Amino acid sequence: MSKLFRAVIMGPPGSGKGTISERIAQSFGLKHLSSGDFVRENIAAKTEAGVQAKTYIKKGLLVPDLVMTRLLLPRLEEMTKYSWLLDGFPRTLAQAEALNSACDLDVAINLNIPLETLKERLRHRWIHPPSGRVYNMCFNPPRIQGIDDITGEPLIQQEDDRPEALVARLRHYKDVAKPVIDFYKAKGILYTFSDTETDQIWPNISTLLSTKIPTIQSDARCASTH
Ligand SMILES: Nc1ncnc2c1ncn2[C@@H]1O[C@H](COP(=O)(O)OP(=O)(O)OP(=O)(O)O)[C@@H](O)[C@H]1O
Ligand SMILES: Nc1nc2c(ncn2[C@H]2C[C@H](O)[C@@H](COP(=O)(O)OP(=O)(O)O)O2)c(=O)[nH]1
Repeated sequence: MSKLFRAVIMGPPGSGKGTISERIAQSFGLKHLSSGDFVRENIAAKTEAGVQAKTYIKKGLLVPDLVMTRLLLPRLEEMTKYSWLLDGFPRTLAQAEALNSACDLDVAINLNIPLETLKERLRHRWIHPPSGRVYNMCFNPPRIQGIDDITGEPLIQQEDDRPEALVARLRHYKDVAKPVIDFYKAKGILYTFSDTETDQIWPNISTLLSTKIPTIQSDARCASTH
């Protein structure tokens, strides 16, 4: 019997979590679970957790741990039959501990990207808020500038992707993520990838996962949710 595979991907804003998660999902047939997508779905469905989350997001804050775990852990319970990769969670040690109580992880991928690279990327990042689709005007531009490929709706640039807000955001990320990184290091499942380009990092991640996911059976595989 093959075992299901469970991984998380961590990294500062703009480090390529979403981009790399999509590649992993496509190449290895895992479900790509994005905490940001879960939050947006809950907001759209006006669930209790969604209504609470919205008040924080409107202020540009992280959603509190308790609200976040209440929103996310039931979704993971629906995934017991699948291998998955979780993107955007955990962001804090409390979240990592809650996740640890719910399931055993095989791998924690940590993206370590220089600050200047992050600033440059996020300066060019445009998003389609209703879907969470992300574009970069240089790396993966939309077909028509400023317009979402799928819906034809306008793209926006997030306030907190602007260079002035970014430095504070990255400092905050480092403070909060450090204990999470140490937590996974102590468990022996942390794999850190450092480079300025996703295309350089990707072959190394792919090689790692090829050794870790050799026996996933076809019934445990599934397409990405995106
Ligand atoms: N694990 C989490 N803990 C707390 N808040 C979260 C978490 N995941 C998502 N959120 C909330 O949902 C919002 C959207 O999340 P999402 O990951 O899509 O975007 P983001 O914060 O712009 O991340 P990044 O810039 O790293 O891509 C976040 O800004 C945050 O308020
Ligand atoms: N120039 C350049 N841009 C990249 C690279 N990898 C990802 N990007 C772009 C896509 C996005 O616009 C932005 C951030 O990527 P993302 O996948 O949304 O990151 P994350 O915030 O989910 O961690 O950077 C890359 O390797 N080079």
